[in-house]
Amino acid sequence: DAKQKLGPQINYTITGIDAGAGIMASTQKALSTYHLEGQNWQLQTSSTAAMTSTLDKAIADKRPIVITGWQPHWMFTKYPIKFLKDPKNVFGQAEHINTIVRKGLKKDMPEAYTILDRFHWTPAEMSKVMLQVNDGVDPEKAAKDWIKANPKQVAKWTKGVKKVHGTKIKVTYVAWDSEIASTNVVAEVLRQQGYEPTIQAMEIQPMWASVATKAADAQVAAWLPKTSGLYYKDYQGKFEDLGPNLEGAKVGLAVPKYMTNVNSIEDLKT
Ligand SMILES: C[SH](C)CC(=O)O
Repeated sequence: DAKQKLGPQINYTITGIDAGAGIMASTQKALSTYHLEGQNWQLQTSSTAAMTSTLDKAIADKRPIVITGWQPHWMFTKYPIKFLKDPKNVFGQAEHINTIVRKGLKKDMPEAYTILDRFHWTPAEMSKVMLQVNDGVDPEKAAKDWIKANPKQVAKWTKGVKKVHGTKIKVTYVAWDSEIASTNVVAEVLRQQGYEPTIQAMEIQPMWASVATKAADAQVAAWLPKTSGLYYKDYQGKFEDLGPNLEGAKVGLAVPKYMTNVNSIEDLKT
């Protein structure tokens, strides 16, 4: 037929990221909710870096590809891609990213607690740091540069907060580009307040466990309500949720804009 079926062109494969990411669970759910499993659609796990380089190659050759996508992320600035409509609302509308701290942090480190509680920025501000890192700038330097360029924003987080002298603090994260940006910015602000921050990247489940067991003090990577929902429930009661540090995020399936006849997850079934 005129438009060759999409499935066979891409081996019925959706190019995903690290297995534990919430977006991967949501995509698995989408495969069954949209009855795509019947057509042996499958979700490939890899990593954010592998996914974006596979996307880069497909776009260079103007080949079809379906990826797990999310905003804020530089992929939407760098590549002409679009989210697929999700009429059955598997991925949810918008996501917010919350700051999660260990129980007792307020008592042990009131200054850090205040800064973490106030930490809040926009997708545009996060994307500035993400793009610098994507252009090869060291994440710590990209964070320093952003802080230097945004003193008013940072003052909102630190106003009236006493400096400390070398208190150690540990922030864990998953090496998604968004969290590399936010974790380095938070760590740098804490450093400028006199803390000695350690940041440690790991998979999503160990990150949630690290705060719940008090091995770490905080994480600013809780994509909610959907993508981290399962971990939030698993560790309920073993952390303190300080609310969103970013709003207006979004997760879903995305394709290059040149795939003009693929605009909804329903269209994958053609
Ligand atoms: C890949 S998104 C940054 C977060 C998530 O899917 O858990």
